[in-house]
Amino acid sequence: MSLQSELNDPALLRHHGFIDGAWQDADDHTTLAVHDPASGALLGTVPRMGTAETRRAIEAAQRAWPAWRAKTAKERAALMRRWFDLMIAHADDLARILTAEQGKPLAEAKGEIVYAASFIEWFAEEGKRVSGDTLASPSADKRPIVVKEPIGVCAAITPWNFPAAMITRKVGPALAAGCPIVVKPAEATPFSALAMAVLAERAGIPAGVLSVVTGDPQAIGAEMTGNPIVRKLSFTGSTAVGRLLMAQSAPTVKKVTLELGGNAPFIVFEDADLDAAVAGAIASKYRNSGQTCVCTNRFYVHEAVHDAFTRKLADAVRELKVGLGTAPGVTVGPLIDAAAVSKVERHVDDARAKGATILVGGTRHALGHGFFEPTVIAGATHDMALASEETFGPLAPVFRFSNDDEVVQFANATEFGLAAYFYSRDVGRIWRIADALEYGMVGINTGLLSNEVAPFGGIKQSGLGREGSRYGIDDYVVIKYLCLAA
Ligand SMILES: NC(=O)c1ccc[n+]([C@@H]2O[C@H](COP(=O)([O-])OP(=O)(O)OC[C@H]3O[C@@H](n4cnc5c(N)ncnc54)[C@H](O)[C@@H]3O)[C@@H](O)[C@H]2O)c1
Ligand SMILES: O=C[C@H](O)CS(=O)(=O)O
Repeated sequence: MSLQSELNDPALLRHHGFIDGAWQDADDHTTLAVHDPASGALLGTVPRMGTAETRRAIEAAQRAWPAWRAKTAKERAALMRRWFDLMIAHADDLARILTAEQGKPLAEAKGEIVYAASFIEWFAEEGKRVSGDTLASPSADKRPIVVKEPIGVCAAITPWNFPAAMITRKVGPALAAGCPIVVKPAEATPFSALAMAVLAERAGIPAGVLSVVTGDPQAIGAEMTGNPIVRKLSFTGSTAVGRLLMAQSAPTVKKVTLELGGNAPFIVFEDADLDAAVAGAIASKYRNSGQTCVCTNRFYVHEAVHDAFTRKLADAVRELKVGLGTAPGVTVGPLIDAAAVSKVERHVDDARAKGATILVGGTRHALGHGFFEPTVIAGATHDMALASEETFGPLAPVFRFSNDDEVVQFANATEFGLAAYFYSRDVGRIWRIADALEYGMVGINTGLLSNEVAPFGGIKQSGLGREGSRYGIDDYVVIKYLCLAA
């Protein structure tokens, strides 16, 4: 059965790019193949677009900008609300498309669609709250006034692990602030972006305000970062690519938001509720098969509770159900591609060679292709690759620690600073550790911290700026100071 035949609304599955309100092939009619990560089966193709198509999308955005910014925030919000309503109404189809191209279990995919839609709903309202100031003048003949204006044409480059939410977390604030935006989704997962564009078009978002360009990342990225019309670039992906895009944006002095890699510690103190900590560990480690930027990468467990926690964690991991994202009850789907599987395997083999003990899993799953067994290892040490590299897979390494100062030093010993987690029921310790951890986001007695109202982002080499929350629109406006002579 084809993917399109499974949809209630088959028109949501598009095999064309969306530029200036028109569904288009690449100029040279070349295409990129999109595969199901669970089986490797061909799902379909999208245009392999490049420089010329991207330039047309940017120029269309420039043409659409005056009318879009001239709408009131309330008028823009009404259109965004219609888009939100359509996303919710079509959530089952959007989730089915997302699972097909990304692999995550349908329940997680549906959750992502609702999460993605929440950014459209949230920023539709936040756009109405963009306001300036009138300042107390230092002189009687001057009246200082501050206004905020849309920054201009924006561009977004997004990853495959959240093919819907990482797009709306950028498109939402851009549109609400009065900015048009050109989006390049990941090659592996373009269909979710295109399906959302179908619904944006139906909602009445004007031509040129939102375009989706699929294809050659380097060519598209070079045009997005090099074209002076683009005033802001928002990127979510690896730190290596983020550095590159930041450098490419420098000659035209673009504002950049970078949501990059992570290396999250998860600390279990001796006073933790161990059952709660295990539940949080499962949520923060095995969501999306470990392929989220805020997934725990290192578990630090106090020596006094190490054996009890590790035993409980191993038991819980054995209960995880690996399989096709469309199969009932599946909680762990495939990794995105063969390279992802090989990286997890390399981390496990390296750890084993350096003395780790495999408690659960440790090998490719019998289902083959993109599947890897949910894995727990004990005896992790800091010379192992998994300690300094983001595994981005279903591998939970457990390290021991003996005191608070030691574990804070361990946790902070990374160039990344995105998310951290810890479990403790001592209120003094909670504040001391929360203050000491060098991360943009800290989960305290929880393994899940992402939502539309909270500022999502990291410090150090995990990125710049924040997405979501009332802070997330700041990077899409610029401040203008008016000095009015009285
Ligand atoms: N901080 C966050 O919010 C967040 C969210 C999701 C993923 N990530 C990070 O992303 C990484 C995994 O995602 P990924 O493999 O898609 O990352 P990636 O950096 O390989 O790709 C991300 C996007 O960048 C594009 N890209 C790659 N090279 C490019 C180039 N030279 N020019 C222009 N575009 C280019 C890709 O096509 C894709 O659309 C992990 O490190 C993860 O931590 C971070
Ligand atoms: O992988 C990155 C996403 O931001 C994950 S989350 O769903 O926002 O936590």
